Amino acid sequence: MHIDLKVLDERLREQPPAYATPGSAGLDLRACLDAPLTLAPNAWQLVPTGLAIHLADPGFAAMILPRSGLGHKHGIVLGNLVGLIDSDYQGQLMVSAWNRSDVPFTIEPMERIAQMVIVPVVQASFRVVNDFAEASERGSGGYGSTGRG
Ligand SMILES: O=c1ccn([C@H]2C[C@H](O)[C@@H](COP(=O)(O)OP(=O)(O)OP(=O)(O)O)O2)c(=O)[nH]1
Ligand SMILES: [Mg+2]
Repeated sequence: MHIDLKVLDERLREQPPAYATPGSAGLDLRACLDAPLTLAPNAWQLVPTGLAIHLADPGFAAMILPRSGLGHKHGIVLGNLVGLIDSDYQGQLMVSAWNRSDVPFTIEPMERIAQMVIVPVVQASFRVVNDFAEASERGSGGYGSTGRG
């Protein structure tokens, strides 16, 4: 699949977005900062990525996810937990970097801070009904109704 991409930060011309391995699902996003950014414990800040994409097709979206190493070892995750990029969004991709740890963390300029996955999307149309045609086995059971473990 081809996606139109604008490079908004010239530094990315030397480090264009690329899948790290042939099987990678995610494309790492870099922090296009002019200076190191220190996030205090529990602080979060919007970080520019220097990229804009236009998916154009409503059958696709992009999701921004934490990198597992940064998230697990350093507590650097996303202030919105997951970023969802609409197919009609044309602005700069932004990462809400949240330091959920109890020690400061410094993001270096051009460091890979998050990753983006392109995903298929179904835009449903809804038919309003008073009752569902069939009763399912689950019904309205949830929140652990099938037991724990
Ligand atoms: O981590 C993110 C999340 C969103 N976006 C951009 C792309 C997305 O298409 C747009 C709107 O995101 P969303 O719909 O999640 O936010 P909203 O609070 O509902 O804003 P809006 O009213 O503009 O839809 O913001 C990012 O760049 N990074
Ligand atoms: Mg929205």
